[in-house]
Amino acid sequence: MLRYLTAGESHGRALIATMEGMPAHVRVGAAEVSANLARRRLGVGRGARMKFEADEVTLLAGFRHGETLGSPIAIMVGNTEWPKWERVMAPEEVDAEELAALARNAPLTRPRPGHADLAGMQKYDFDEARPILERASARETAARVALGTVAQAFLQQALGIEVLSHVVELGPVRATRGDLPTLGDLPAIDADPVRCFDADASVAMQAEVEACHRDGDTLGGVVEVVAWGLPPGLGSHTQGDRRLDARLAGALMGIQAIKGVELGDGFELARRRGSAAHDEILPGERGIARATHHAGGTEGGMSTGEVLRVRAAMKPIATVPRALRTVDTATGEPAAAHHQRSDVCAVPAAGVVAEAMVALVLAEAVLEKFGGDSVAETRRNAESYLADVAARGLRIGR
Ligand SMILES: Cc1cc2nc3c(=O)[nH]c(=O)nc-3n(C[C@H](O)[C@H](O)[C@H](O)COP(=O)(O)O)c2cc1C
Ligand SMILES: C=C(O[C@@H]1CC(C(=O)O)=C[C@@H](OP(=O)(O)O)[C@H]1O)C(=O)O
Repeated sequence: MLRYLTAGESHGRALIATMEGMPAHVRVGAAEVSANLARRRLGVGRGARMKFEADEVTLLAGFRHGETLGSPIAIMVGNTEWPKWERVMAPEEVDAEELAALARNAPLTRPRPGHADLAGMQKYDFDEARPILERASARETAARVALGTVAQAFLQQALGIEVLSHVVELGPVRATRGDLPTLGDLPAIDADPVRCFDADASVAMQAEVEACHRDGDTLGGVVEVVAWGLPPGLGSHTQGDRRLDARLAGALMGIQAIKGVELGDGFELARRRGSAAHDEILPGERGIARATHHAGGTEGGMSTGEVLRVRAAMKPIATVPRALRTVDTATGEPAAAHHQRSDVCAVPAAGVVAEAMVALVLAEAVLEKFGGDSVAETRRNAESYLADVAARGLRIGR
């Protein structure tokens, strides 16, 4: 069983990510984790914080000589801005007078519509939003991307599975390019200012971010995660919570600001007739093939062996510079929601986080199906299963 947790506040000393159940001999190190974290900072529309702050990666446990040990993993992502926040976020008690004199510690009593501020103050018995937003913040996704890097390395080394993401919609602009990107396209996607695979759409998306910035507004969008090389049979039809599609949806919905998830053609399938919605099964030259790819790589809650395609919709950033109406909870009077510098659009970054979440779900499903305490054992078990599927005349192949 693969289990993981994160801890840490947005302006705290560090984020911590722990994971248990990752097999031994996954070749991955701090350099790969740092490189993936750098990808999470990409994209136009990110706030100033992404430029002046750095993610300091320390592999605390579970690694030796560039490989995982099979023991619990602990990764620390240090916050280089900590010295500025040391008093505001100090774990120990701080003198009330000192705190009151700190501008950074001004009570946040004008909760932002669309953020966790108000519901969190109600639920956790706080009179201001700082203790809530510190953990609600998507800074936490750095810890998940750190773990996702290990999961991605495992999937690639054990089964040759490759997981990548790109932005397919940003505000009203849609990418129309029909072909799916492969891992070879990832450098170009990451080099694009909005992480879009469609060059024409990218130009329009960038213009939309700039216009939004000028207008003091924020933007959302849709990211797509693509996974190549899945074997058939990950997940199961036998219980709702074992379905791979349900687990992917839950993991993606667990990302801050994600409000919709669709597998394959998703909502569009509901508007079609069955004859135009399903992927007909045909004899291919090397095995069983599909005429189309509407399902997105799962049927009956199991991977089909076709490419996995899952989309996540991100709402616009809640901290709108042209501040939205709220109530000052200290006075009960109408007010403008509090605003500090913030992202205008974080859809390109959300794609990198979505990639990590999909990799974690797939790694868990692979270990459930094939087991293995080492990468080689997982690989052997998967190869034996695939050989058996082929021997029964059920191999996937075009
Ligand atoms: C990568 C990423 C960056 C984000 N940056 C911001 C931001 O700068 N300002 C903001 O208000 N919300 C930002 N969000 C969204 C909030 O974290 C999110 O809306 C908030 O936690 C409330 O959760 P909910 O939107 O799921 O209800 C970001 C989300 C992601 C995934
Ligand atoms: C720090 C990150 O994103 C933050 C996510 C976030 C939010 O509300 O989600 C708000 C902003 O931070 P602040 O709390 O300083 O306004 C973003 O910069 C990060 O992604 O590393």
